[in-house]
Amino acid sequence: MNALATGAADAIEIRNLVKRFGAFTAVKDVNISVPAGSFLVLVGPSGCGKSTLLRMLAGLEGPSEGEIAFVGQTVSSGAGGVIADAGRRNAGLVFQSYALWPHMTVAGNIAWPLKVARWPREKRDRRVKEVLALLGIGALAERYPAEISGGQQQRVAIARTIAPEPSILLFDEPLSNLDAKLRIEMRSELMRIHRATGATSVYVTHDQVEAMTMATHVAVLNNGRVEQFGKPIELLRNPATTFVATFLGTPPANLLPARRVADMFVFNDTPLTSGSIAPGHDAVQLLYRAEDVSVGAVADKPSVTARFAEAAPIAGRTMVTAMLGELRITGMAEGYFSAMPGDPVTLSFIRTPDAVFAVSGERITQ
Ligand SMILES: Nc1ncnc2c1ncn2[C@@H]1O[C@H](COP(=O)(O)OP(=O)(O)OP(=O)(O)O)[C@@H](O)[C@H]1O
Repeated sequence: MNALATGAADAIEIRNLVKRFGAFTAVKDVNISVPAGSFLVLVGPSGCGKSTLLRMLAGLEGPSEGEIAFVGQTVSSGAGGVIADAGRRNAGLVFQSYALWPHMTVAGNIAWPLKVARWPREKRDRRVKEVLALLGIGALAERYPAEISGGQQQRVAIARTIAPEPSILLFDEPLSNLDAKLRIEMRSELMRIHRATGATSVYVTHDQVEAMTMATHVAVLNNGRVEQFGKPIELLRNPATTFVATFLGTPPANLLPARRVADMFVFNDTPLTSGSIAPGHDAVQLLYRAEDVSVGAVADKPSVTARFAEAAPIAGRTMVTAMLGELRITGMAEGYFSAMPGDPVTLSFIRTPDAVFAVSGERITQ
């Protein structure tokens, strides 16, 4: 249900947000609203403005234009600057570096923000025990940061952030210092913590897998702009631009440039699909997912011959990548498949692509 339907304000509303650093605009007219309890992931390549946006949500940076409201209260605006500062917006921030106090025990680190907020001792002790248990680090309570591992330090940092019960949690690539196995474990942990606390969360990452597994809402950022905002499955099924189509999903979708010849769209001299799919366009980009491209000739399906590059077995099938000039095309082979680099590979396509985009990158088909 949206805010209008319930009459309640969204937990986070970002309106026409702009951030300039001198002549450079890092965040360009961003509009996002999410209801309470959402897990919003901001995802995009390095330098797209994710951290700048998160820092504005945290109150560490003021916007140049636009507004941020938490539950209907404006906390920052271009006109007013940072109206509620970082300490007064009921938001907790978790960074990639843990920044624990080295001279305090784990329990002492977690208790610290509660002390600052003048929680009475008994209530404080109870809450520290609670979050130690929630993060599964009760046994480490009396250790010092130097005596625990990186993964454990990150848990302590998260425990310290959630201890004061913020209604909004902000995460800036919190798992990027952990090894691959620990990252996957911590992903599930963070989702469990999100459910347990109910805090509206905003999570910055450049890792699209992290985005797709954790998010209730995703904003894909590119060059300071939101390319697309929505539920992960909507973005995956109906990407609005070629950027979103190729940024999300594993493996990335194939985009084939095609031009109109008579009543067909032709790719690399192969007529792939009917020209009626994009009336009025002479050149398009056709999106085929890896599962829509079969390795080997298939009766009645158009095909091209490419050069084998690599193969990866996945769940009893093989994901095969081949090169056609500079273009990488990924398809699926039944069972196990291998070849020598450069060997010819036939790739067959379904008759109707998953989506059609203009040369500019905007989606044409619905
Ligand atoms: N204080 C600043 N002064 C000038 N430019 C800045 C400042 N902070 C960020 N930028 C620029 O704004 C752009 C966005 O930076 P930001 O850190 O938000 O990107 P990001 O998407 O978080 O990247 P990464 O994933 O690499 O951390 C970059 O081009 C960066 O150089």
